[in-house]
Amino acid sequence: MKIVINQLRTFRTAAFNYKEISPGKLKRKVKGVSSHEWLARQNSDPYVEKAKMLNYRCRSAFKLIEIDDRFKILRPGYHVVDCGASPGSWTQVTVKRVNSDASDKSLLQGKVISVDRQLIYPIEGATLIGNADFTDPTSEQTIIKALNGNKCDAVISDMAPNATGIRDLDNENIIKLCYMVLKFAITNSKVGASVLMKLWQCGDSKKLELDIGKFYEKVNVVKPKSSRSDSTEMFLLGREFKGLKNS
Ligand SMILES: C[S@@+](CC[C@H](N)C(=O)[O-])C[C@H]1O[C@@H](n2cnc3c(N)ncnc32)[C@H](O)[C@@H]1O
Repeated sequence: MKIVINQLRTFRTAAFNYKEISPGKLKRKVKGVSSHEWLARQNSDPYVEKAKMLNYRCRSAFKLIEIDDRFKILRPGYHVVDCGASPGSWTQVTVKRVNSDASDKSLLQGKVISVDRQLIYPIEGATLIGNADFTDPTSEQTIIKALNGNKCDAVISDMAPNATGIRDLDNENIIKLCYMVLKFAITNSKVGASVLMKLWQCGDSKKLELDIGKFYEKVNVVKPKSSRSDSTEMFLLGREFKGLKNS
């Protein structure tokens, strides 16, 4: 128990000290991807086309679909918190998977609570908390209120801080977000639950993986096919939450 309290204390320090470091404070200029390159890549990307055809708000949907097809973290009846949900494709996928059949209310219905610091346009079947920064303690209270006394079966995060183009800085910012997600998940999940978070491969990703392993029986590093191969994006998935008493 003492170990758990110390671990939580560390998370709290990392989490509450969270401040995205502003690129404006740094003198170094960084070259980004040009809008031309971005457009060319979008136009030749089969997942962009497929997302349009299936009415997903963006191609990210396929990353969650691939991960869930493999690990089954979303099931009918589940309570799921989706962090960094805008524009909403993960929420669209999750709503479908936690509700056995939306037209038959007698069947198992889950609950999806989606948070983003941007606006999220309505998605039927989801509780949307837009214009809410996940790192703000009041957002956590709003999510807990929306959970209505229930604990989560899965906490999923595709959150990414605004990229500065300075790799070390971006990595530091996303790792801090991941620790906030982990802290939220371990304090608000049922035993047996999962946590999924996006990050960019960096020096600290191994430490985060080991920290997730202190609370979850199984940890996987996942790189879905739909995640661009030229990106360092990866996902850490913790399954079978041990519960705080057993960590
Ligand atoms: C890659 S997008 C998510 C895409 C989403 N999963 C989907 O499928 O539509 C990352 C999102 O994280 C959000 N985000 C980043 N930092 C955040 C924070 N501190 N609190 C809430 N949302 C945040 C951004 O506003 C952005 O909408």
